[in-house]
Amino acid sequence: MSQQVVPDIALGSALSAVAPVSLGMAVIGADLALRSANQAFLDLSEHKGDGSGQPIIAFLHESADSACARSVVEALAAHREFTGSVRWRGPDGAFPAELAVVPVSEHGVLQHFLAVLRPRAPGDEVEALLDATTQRLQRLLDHLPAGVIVHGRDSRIIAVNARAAELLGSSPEALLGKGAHGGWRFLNDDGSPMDSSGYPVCRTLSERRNLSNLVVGVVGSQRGEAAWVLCNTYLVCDDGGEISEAVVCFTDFSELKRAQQSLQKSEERLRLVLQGSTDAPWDWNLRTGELYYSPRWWEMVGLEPGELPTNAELWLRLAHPDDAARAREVFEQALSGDAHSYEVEFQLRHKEGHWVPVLARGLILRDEQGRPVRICGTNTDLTERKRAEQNIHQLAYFDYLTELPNRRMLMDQLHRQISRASRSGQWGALLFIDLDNFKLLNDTLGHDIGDMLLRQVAWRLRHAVRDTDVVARLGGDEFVILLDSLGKDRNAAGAEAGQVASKILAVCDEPYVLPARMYRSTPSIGVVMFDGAHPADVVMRRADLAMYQAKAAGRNTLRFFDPAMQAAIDRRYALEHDLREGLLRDEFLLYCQPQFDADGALAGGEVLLRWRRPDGELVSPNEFIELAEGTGLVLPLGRWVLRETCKRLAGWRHNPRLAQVPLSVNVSAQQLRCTDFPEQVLGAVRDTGADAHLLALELTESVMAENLEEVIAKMERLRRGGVTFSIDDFGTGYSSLSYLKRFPLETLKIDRSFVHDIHIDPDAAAIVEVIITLARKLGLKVVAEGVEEEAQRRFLSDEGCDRFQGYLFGRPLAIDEFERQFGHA
Ligand SMILES: Nc1nc2c(ncn2[C@@H]2O[C@H](COP(=O)(O)OP(=O)(O)OP(=O)(O)O)[C@@H](O)[C@H]2O)c(=O)[nH]1
Repeated sequence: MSQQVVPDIALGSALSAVAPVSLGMAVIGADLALRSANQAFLDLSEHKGDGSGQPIIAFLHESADSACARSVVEALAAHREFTGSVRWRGPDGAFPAELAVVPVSEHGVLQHFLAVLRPRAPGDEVEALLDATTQRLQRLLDHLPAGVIVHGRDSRIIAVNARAAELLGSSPEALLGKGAHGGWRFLNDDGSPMDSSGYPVCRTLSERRNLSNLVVGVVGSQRGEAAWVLCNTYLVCDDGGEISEAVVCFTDFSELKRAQQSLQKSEERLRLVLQGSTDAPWDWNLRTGELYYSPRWWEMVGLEPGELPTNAELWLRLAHPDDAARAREVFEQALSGDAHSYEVEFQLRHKEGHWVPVLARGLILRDEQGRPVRICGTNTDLTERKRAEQNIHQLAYFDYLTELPNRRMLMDQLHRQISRASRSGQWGALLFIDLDNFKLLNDTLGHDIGDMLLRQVAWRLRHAVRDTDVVARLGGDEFVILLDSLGKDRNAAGAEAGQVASKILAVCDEPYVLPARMYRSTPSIGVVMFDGAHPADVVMRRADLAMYQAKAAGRNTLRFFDPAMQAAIDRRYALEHDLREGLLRDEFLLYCQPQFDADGALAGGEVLLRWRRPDGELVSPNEFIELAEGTGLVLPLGRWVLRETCKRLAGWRHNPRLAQVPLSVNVSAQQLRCTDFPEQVLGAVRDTGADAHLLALELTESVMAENLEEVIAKMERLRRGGVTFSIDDFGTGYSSLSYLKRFPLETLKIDRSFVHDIHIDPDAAAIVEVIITLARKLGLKVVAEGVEEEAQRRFLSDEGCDRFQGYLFGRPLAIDEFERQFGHA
């Protein structure tokens, strides 16, 4: 909008030029003080000088006509026009005069008043001068930046300035005499056509009041596009108080209107965009600390706007503990650097307790020094996107039927495990599992039933292995299990893989529940070991080959790709099979090695196990105990040994030579782990009628590494039942002296390795001395095993060892033989 305020000086000189000597003219400021005046105005006034700065009221004769002076001031204070008679303070005293004061506004803002003063002394000369003045005033009005139209009381135009005519698309001459609706149209502020009764002049006349600051669109007769004006009206009344004229003043408002319209449009657009988007805007003024979270922001976390204190800490308070520190760091780094934007993903806690993943994007506004002054941005709810990503991931990497990882995921994992194996030197194994005759099930009972079986197989496989092992479905009836980190020993790793494969064969062999029937299905399994030497596809091909060998071998079996490993596994299986059979067929025998005291009297015996195979070969436990432990066969074997020993003790009760000879039995950590172990032992004692005090259980130091409280509780229970304990192979394993004190022990057995060198190695001798001293201090007896030479016996005897066991005194004997040898006179 053009800024065309007429400067005071210009006005002053204009007034001097246009006014006759006898017609006073002046510009009155918005503060109602005189700003400039012509000579006539000054001459007519009692004030000397230029009178500038004097309030208008100072020129009026108040005492004589105070009401008149008040109404002038009131009208002007209300920015209204005043015309009427006043008493004027002249140099020679008060005189009657006509005063017209017209407000001049710009964009609705009062700039100043124009005042015309005429002494009431009618005469031709004055009238002529007045006409001239009127013309000059008209010219002045024409140059005003505002449009002015004076309507008669019938709304016809009686005066119009050039600017008004221009806005109405006509000429002043053409407009004179026209009515209020002279060929133009007006629009309301909102752009809708204005009803003629709403035209400013019509309204001011009908409502009989002045109107201020109406925004009106003018569509003139010659122009199509509306010009926008800010319109003020005022009414002029005659002496009788009747409306004589209505003056409409207007200034151009088009540019402001255009700016207003475009602002409205962009606000509307922004509002629609935000309404349509799922983003939640926020705005933070860093200078004032004012923070705005949009309603959508609150909605995203399930809260009502303002339900929690609206401060900068709020989002951090709601952020997931795993994300808060990182999100804050991103935010603070962006602020402290010179970034103009940032984005960070984190989760916000919803009122209902779940987490909402959001992407926060912020725009940083900075001042000239680069300091951040404001940040505004949006939070985008990523829930749907994350769900979609999850779905895509699920579809891409998991089997839809069993929800197991699919071939792609398996290959990823296999690549990873192979490279891990090559770094760590640990073996891994891949088990390739294919169901036997699955096609038959599909063909006879249909695909849906086939799917059911596949799901059940998947469940069994998943639960048969550790959580860290990978179980995948390749497709059809093919599954793969990946076993990781099986150790650096190839044979041990192979044995473990073979055990897992055997377990898979066993769990798959259980009947399946299918609609209206039980169903049996078996798999064939190919096993290949990997150590990083071969790529994934080679490993897969080899496992597949091995699986076909398992099929060829009659199905429901496993085959290793590596023939040597297969042979080892076969041997192992054969031994396991024989062991089981051996137990059933009573192929195990008790042997017993005697122990003597320092005087050479029989003091006890250690029960040992032997296995006489069907071919007559006598096998020592060294060859089968590890397998027995690995397969759990150690438990039935251990129970058998205990029971047989107790039987023997009971049988010796009436033999005067053997009745007080205690027997010690080796017990494995696995046996001790059984919750009912004390009951097993005490049950065997009770059932056979043996004297529990003659039964000694030999534990190795490894039991100290077990759940100590539980072990001690079981030992105490047995101790109360009369059973005694000794620690076997003392000094070779995990010895904690403080633990030793807590065990209810009777005897320490010095390991044969120390005894062996006792007479030649001072270190071994020192160890044995310490063990014996220790035992003494703890009130324990000491048994030395592996005593083979007299020098060893002497040393031990000198140190105070209680009992001796070894070839020097006697080899292990079949227990019947032992009985014969020591039970008879
Ligand atoms: N129900 C079901 N069957 C499938 C699916 N995908 C593949 N199959 C079928 O699974 C069967 C796989 O059979 P094979 O492994 O080739 O043959 P088999 O009868 O198991 O015989 P052997 O493996 O030699 O013991 C085929 O009949 C396929 O059509 C599936 O998603 N659902």
